Amino acid sequence: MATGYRNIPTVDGTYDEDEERLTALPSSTEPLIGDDGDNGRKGPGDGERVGLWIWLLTVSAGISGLLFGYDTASISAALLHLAPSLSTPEHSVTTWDKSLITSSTSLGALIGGLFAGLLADYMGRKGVIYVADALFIAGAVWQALSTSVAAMIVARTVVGLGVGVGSLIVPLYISELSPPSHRGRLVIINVLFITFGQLIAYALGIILSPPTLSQDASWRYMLGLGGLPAGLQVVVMIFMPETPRWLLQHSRRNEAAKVIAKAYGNLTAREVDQVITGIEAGVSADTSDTLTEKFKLLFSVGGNRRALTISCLLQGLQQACGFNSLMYFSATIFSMIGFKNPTATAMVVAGTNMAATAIAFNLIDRLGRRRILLLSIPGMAIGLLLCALAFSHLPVLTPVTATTPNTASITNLWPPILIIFMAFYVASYALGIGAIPWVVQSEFFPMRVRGLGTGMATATNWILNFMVGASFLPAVELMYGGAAGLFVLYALVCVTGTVAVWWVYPETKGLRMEEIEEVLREGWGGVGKRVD
Ligand SMILES: O[C@H]1[C@H](O)[C@@H](O)[C@H](O)[C@@H](O)[C@H]1O
Repeated sequence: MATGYRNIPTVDGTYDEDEERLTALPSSTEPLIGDDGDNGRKGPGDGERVGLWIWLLTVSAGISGLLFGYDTASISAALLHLAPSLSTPEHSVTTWDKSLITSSTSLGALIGGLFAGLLADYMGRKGVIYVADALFIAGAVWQALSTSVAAMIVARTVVGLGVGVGSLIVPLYISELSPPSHRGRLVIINVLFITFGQLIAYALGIILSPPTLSQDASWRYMLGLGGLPAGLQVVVMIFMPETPRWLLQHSRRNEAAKVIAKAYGNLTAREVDQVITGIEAGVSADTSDTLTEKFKLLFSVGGNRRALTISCLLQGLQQACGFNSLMYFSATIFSMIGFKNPTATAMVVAGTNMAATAIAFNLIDRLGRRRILLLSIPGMAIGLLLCALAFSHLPVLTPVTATTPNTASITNLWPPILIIFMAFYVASYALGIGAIPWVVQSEFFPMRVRGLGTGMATATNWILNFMVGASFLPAVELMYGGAAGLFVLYALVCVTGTVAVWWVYPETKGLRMEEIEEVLREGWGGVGKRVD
């Protein structure tokens, strides 16, 4: 079947020779889903300009991203101060307690991410954003008032549920409302908010530390403050709409038309109708699929299976490359190698992450996801190997906590060199794999399996996030070569990831979500052979 796009694998599994893959230039005489059939012409909403309203909407939804970033990063500074408050005469807080307090958030996020997808299909995207906010607020208050390790673990799990729900629903919400030409950039705004939240968490970790506040007040404020943006989001979201795709799935065509007219800027009634027809082709009006039927659809239909494989691959790679070991432990690492102010030094990681995500925001819809990924992941491998080299010239790291910093002074050039190499690694990460998996998972799945598929991809992210977070300190201690050995292992993950992405990943720049389904129905869109 003709796909209407250059370089899409044909039925016999061959590809066009052209270097530029899936450039989104219609070339066949067969109209595409959602296209107006006028070949070579852009469809409605594909133009350069989108309404101001869509930016407002993205920023409103992005508050969840801010909370995701804040809540995952604020714990690293809070951990330095909470032990006296949570210890009792019978039980002093141990390193194991601290690990549990940290990783319970990732576990909560795993569960939240899994269920959010299903919930989003039943109660709508907007409703699920409120659920995330309720969890963020409850978790923040609970953390701030906790007086025992057990209470803290439960509170962190509640926050984690919010993080997981928010991490799935916001990219989905934004991508379902965005015109194709801006979808990548708008979803990246949410990632930009995540990295901004992480930067704020690091900064507040420094500002709210003693002597500014007592040790007890310090961590309670750091963690409790997470509730405020969630409250703000509840108010702002009242004025935001449900997504057209969900409205159409629930036979609410008029409302969907109004939302599209607003989100896409100046469209004529005919153009709105064209967009709606395109979306409807991908939306099953049948909302009666049971969970078992959804699972069956997800795994038995080739296109769905490919969407799931690629989304999980990218989400898994985003975490297995070890980035969050830096996000959660860079202060600890810098303290181990003798930096006087490890938390401030660690801001290099959070700052570079945010700055490079801003560059990704500018590049994604211009360069395309595939090309950026194939620059980002090999760049990370190089950065990790350079870091490993630097680690091998530093004293063997012993997992000390940031409360007991290494007092040895820096005697050679390797520590600052390490920071430069780390910044290179972090920039390569944030340019591509740090943001793109969130874009991909929210645009690859057909409507009927979108909730379940994005849920599984999000869960893959959080499982690996948990594994990396939980294994970092023991791995540094036990592995051959310590931190250097571990970074070589992360580099190997990146090399494997580069090959996998090159093999299976199609470019989807500028395609409508329904057109992406079309691409995946035909086969893998990378250079790999067609698989069924
Ligand atoms: O996209 C985000 C972002 O890259 C964050 O900096 C990182 O901590 C998260 O794990 C990731 O999902």
